[in-house]
Amino acid sequence: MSQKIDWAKYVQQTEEKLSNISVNEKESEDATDTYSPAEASLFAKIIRKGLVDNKHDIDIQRNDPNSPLYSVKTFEALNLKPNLLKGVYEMGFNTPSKIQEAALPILLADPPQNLIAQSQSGTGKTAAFVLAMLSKVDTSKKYPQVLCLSPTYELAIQTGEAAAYMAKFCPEIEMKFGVRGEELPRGTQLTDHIIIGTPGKVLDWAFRYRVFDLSKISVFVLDEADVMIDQQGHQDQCIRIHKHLSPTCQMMFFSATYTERVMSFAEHIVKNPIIIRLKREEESLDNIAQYYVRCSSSEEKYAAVTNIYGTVGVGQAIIFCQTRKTASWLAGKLHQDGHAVAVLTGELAVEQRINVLDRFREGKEKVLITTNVLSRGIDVEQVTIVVNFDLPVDRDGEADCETYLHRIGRTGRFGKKGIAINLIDSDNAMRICETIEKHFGKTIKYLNTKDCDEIEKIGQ
Ligand SMILES: Nc1ncnc2c1ncn2[C@@H]1O[C@H](COP(=O)(O)OP(=O)(O)OP(=O)(O)O)[C@@H](O)[C@H]1O
Repeated sequence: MSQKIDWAKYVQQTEEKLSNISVNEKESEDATDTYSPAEASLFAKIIRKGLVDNKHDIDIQRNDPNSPLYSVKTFEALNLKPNLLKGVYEMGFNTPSKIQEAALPILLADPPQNLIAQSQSGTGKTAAFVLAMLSKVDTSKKYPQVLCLSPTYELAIQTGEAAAYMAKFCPEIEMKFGVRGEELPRGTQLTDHIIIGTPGKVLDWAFRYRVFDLSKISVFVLDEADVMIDQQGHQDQCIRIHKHLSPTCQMMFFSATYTERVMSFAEHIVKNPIIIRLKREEESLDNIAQYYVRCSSSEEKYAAVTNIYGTVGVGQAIIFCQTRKTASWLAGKLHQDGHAVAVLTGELAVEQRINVLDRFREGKEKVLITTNVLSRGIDVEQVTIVVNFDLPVDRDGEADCETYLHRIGRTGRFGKKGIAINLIDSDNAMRICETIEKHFGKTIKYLNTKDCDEIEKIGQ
């Protein structure tokens, strides 16, 4: 039986805690690295050329009414501004996905409706809220009206780039990145309509530099909303921002995952929300085949990675490590063995981080090794395999099912086929794997990476 929580007390306690927090605190984009004990997890994405071109599969999924990509309506039916519609088509989007079709009429409704939405990884949530953000701007007013928060620097940049692309034919809409490195002189008053950023920088701008007025924000978007309001995530900062918003501000919360506790907290802080929610068994996508591999040591895990890499004919790979140390170790070894690898962890300077990601997107590096800092939201279309070098665990060392889902969701984007491989090096890791399997009700099959034929089969 679930325990009843006194949310009013909970919020009050959070607010009391907030009075002791300095806005000068460490930037939040590092939080995934800093807060999560599962920082030490490995996320490997290995790209196999043969699996990349899967438009056909997308069409099949779209014809299936049970697919989250299924859509019957058109973007025209959403009554978007003509120049925005042009931008949508320019992005190559012909029909809205299921979440776009369901969320956009709610988000664009007059009077504004608050929304808490859940939809699987890679199903087009970003375009849904970005379109709503762009539609809601009143360009005759020269101040920030829309605020969109992301948990990491990379994700804020990715969302901003998607917004800029979509607003290609709306030059009157001005946007500003509120992320580390974007310095503003004291006394600046922002005239941009939209701020897309991370909570730490936005707090700094709102309270320390006062470059914009939070009470004038009329649309507030939380991407990866669950981690943003979870105690182990960015809750302190987000609640502080949320507290200063006008009561009439429209709230848009999006994520692929919400635990029960986080969902009831979201319902508590969002007034009269419309909720779009998935059943547990719908959370993980069927287009991502999941496997586990038994290994007895790090060295054996490394051998498994190279066997997969060699056999599946990998074009590119990203590897997610539990710790920065493991990431460096793995990168060094792969590098020694002649693989083109890149590493992205929270300790890099932000310009380096974005540079690494850009190079990977362009296919300049074969392997990208990272920590949980890249587990959410990052959209690299070509990724077809995710390898969890270690399974994600929470602070208590128990299975972190949400992080698992986000990690494997870096593959199988928008209906493409994907493969997730979990490297298991202990009985405890096996237990965690079984917990994850049970949680989502999806089989994680055994894979023998010493058997080349077997590995070859998974890529077919
Ligand atoms: N209607 C559409 N038609 C075609 N492609 C689309 C459409 N909507 C989104 N996409 C593409 O699908 C991909 C995944 O979308 P997006 O990144 O928004 O997923 P998401 O649901 O936010 O995933 P995550 O939970 O991982 O953040 C992107 O490359 C995006 O350009």
